[in-house]
Amino acid sequence: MGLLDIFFRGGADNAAASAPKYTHVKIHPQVDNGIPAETPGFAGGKLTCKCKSNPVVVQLTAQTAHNHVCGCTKCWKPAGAIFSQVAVVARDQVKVTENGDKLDIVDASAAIQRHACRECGVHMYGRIENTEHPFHGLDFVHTELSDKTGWAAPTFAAFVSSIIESGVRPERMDEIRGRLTELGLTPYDCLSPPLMDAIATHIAKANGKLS
Ligand SMILES: N[C@@H](CCC(=O)N[C@@H](CSCO)C(=O)NCC(=O)O)C(=O)O
Ligand SMILES: [Zn+2]
Ligand SMILES: [Zn+2]
Repeated sequence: MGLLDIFFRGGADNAAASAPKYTHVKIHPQVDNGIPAETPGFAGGKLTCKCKSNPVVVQLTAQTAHNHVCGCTKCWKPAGAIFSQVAVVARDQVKVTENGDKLDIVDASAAIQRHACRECGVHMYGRIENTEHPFHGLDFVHTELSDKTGWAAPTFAAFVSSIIESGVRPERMDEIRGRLTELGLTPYDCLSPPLMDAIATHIAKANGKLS
């Protein structure tokens, strides 16, 4: 075997090693066929619920941040998806502009009060009213409810083990974490390290351990 053969064999092996292995595993419609790129300077848009008539409309006047797929049982997921996709935006950039009378709070005792359309069930925004909460001031939103592209792309997967609480079989977790990793959505069983650090810093400042 000549040097060229070894070179080309190596190339083939490398290609095989990087070929996606878990494309049959579905995570969420916004990521399953490739993650749409975000647009620099993107400044928001309208989120619309799924009602055919009189939909609830929420206007966001800023780009979102910390977009992620979330496996928790509380975040709204489109039919058939095992993860939600959820991001944050400053609460003063969120305005209900149409049919807000159709919104109900899903669970008033939760830290994130999710305002959902009572007809179609879609969560239009999740708000934290507790001023002591580390994420007070941020609303949780699902930008897939917009017909625009350019929103912040998801960058990690949160609360992955929690999908089991919704009935996903534990034996599937390796392939699901494999697919998330392939998509560049590093799987965590809580939030991402920067968000967990932000929570811990907030707590340490509140209890006087950090200034
Ligand atoms: N195992 C639980 C986890 C629920 C949970 O703690 N969810 C997180 C993330 S939601 C967006 O990323 C959270 O902060 N929840 C606060 C709240 O929902 O009020 C489960 O799956 O239910
Ligand atoms: Zn609706
Ligand atoms: Zn969640």
